[in-house]
Amino acid sequence: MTELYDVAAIGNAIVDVIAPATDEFLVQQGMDKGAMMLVDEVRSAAIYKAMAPGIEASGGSAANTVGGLASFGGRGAFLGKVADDQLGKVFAHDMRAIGAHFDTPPLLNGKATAVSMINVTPDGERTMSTFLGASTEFTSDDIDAAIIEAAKIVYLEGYLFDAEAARRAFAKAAGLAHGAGRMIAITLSDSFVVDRHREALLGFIENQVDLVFANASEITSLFQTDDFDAAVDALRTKVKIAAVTRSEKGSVIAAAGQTFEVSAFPVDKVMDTTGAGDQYAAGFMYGLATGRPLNVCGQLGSLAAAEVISHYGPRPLVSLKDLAASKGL
Ligand SMILES: OC[C@H]1O[C@H](O)[C@H](O)[C@@H]1O
Repeated sequence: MTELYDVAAIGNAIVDVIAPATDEFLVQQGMDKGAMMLVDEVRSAAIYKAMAPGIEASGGSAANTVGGLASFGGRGAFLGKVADDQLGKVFAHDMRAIGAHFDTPPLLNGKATAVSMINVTPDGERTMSTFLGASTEFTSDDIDAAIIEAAKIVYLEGYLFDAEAARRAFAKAAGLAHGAGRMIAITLSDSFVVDRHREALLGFIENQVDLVFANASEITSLFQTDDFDAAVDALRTKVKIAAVTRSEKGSVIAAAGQTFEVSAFPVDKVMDTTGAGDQYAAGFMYGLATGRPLNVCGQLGSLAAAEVISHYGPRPLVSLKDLAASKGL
């Protein structure tokens, strides 16, 4: 089948509310700094009421990655569930406006579109309180085989492991992708997600996944060790490529007996780390889809991550294609 997309991504379709907050605010609200906590609609509204003025922007981890990919000039598709409400329309508009394919039918007469209340402390760290709403109604029926089979890379968001129906959808997508000879990638998303679903994630990775994205806390949680290098070595035995980010220390890419250490791009001031891992994955997969060597894939990832953390919001504000060209990438 013709490859119509570089990446087809499956994830939670979320709109973000992002505002500055103090560390004291996080303590008062009982939030785990740097984590993603699931909240119900009532709690979400209460957090919103307590937050400082901020911005609203389409988010969702895998959707942000498709946004970054499109900014590099890549061809992306996104599969995820919004409701038939105003935020759902905003999310769908933003996805299509960047040139990505998005046609998962919205949820009718059900829960509202997912929102994530994101509090950003002065050090740039983001703490997310997410009401999943309609996004948990994504099921196997929403897997469009024609899209999955036409993508070079099928990219799955680990956050979806919290929803049983979405996990079955993953399995269906993985079967279709492998049947069509496509690559399967997953992001581990959050160390608490890894903690909740360690065995299921490990099984899925071993049996289905070619490329894993993770950060240091996620990978050490996956293998229940404090030793970063040991965790990378454990992961490399299970997949073709492991791309592990380490904030300002850059990233480590492990593949077939080779290891590349890639530096982070310098940033004057870290404003908001929301979407850093998502944009790293965007750059990395854009590089992979366009045939770049693994270390260059890592550099493209680092560049996109540096851009997104230098401003509020989870998606790039400049053309990543132009930015990469200006750096000779
Ligand atoms: O990775 C950041 C994203 O995770 C959450 O899903 C938020 O929507 C945010 O945009």
